[in-house]
Amino acid sequence: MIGVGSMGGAILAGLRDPGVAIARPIAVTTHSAASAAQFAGAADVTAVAVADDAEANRRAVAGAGLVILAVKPWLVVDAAREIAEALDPGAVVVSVAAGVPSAAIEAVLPGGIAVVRAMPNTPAHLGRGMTGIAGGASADAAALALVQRLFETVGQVLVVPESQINDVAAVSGSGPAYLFYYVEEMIGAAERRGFTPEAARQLVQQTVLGAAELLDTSGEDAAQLRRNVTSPKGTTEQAIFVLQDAGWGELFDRALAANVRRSEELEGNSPACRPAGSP
Ligand SMILES: NC(=O)C1=CN([C@@H]2O[C@H](COP(=O)(O)OP(=O)(O)OC[C@H]3O[C@@H](n4cnc5c(N)ncnc54)[C@H](O)[C@@H]3O)[C@@H](O)[C@H]2O)C=CC1
Ligand SMILES: O=C(O)[C@@H]1CCC=N1
Repeated sequence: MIGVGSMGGAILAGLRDPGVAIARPIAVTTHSAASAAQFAGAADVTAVAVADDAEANRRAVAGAGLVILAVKPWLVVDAAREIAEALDPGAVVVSVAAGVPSAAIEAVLPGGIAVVRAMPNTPAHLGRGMTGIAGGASADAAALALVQRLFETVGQVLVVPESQINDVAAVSGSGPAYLFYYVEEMIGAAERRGFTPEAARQLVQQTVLGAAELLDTSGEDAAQLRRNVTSPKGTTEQAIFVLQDAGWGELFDRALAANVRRSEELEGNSPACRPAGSP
């Protein structure tokens, strides 16, 4: 795994579960020595920082059947170019980057290397991830199946055409952030109704966790579970009316469209997409 930040770290945490049947140790690389140091002494992971060893990425992929590129989108093609000659001839390369087409990665790799795009999310950390995967032109069914098996070890997988991967990013890749934002805003609203921050947090978090568990285990869909809470002429109904009047459906359409637009901007690999100060 090249790059172990927020997303790579979540996938790695899921893969490190002893119940996951993969070859170990897992070779990972990081940018800084401090990031690599967190794995010092681990038996199941070998971590080397490119800051310490300029050859770290090339060394890490040598002999690997499966390589995950988990660096920022504007670094992915350079990372692929860097490891190109060190890859095993039959290697499968997975990119989790938003907005980087498989063709851009294939263009810098030797022929015969299969490229698969994956759009996971951070609950992979707990084995509860949702990942969309799409094979590039270079990926045959076996390569796609291998990547599917990989991400199934950290959650569920949906195979989509590459034309839909930006939409997967907008829905489930970024989705945890929308839910966390909802929690933040609900806590703020609860505080403004007079609860202490601690009480507001308890009320909101336990509600979200309990509701998610119901969604997972009750066998009922979200609309029915909502109806179960919403007594006709009761109190919930009044709040739902306010949310409907505010146009939640249309708001989500706009939010997802903005997310996809950003993926499309990243597809241009424009230097303008690189935040100031980032490598
Ligand atoms: N964070 C998320 O929820 C999701 C992120 N992604 C994708 O995952 C990728 C990584 O995103 P994050 O984990 O959020 O970013 P991040 O910045 O947390 O992690 C990237 C890591 O790559 C390391 N790195 C940078 N250059 C490197 C190099 N040359 N060699 C080895 N390691 C290097 C950095 O030190 C950093 O730890 C992005 O392409 C993003 O589009 C996809 C789905 C969800
Ligand atoms: O915000 C991002 O660019 C990444 C892609 C999907 C989730 N996080």
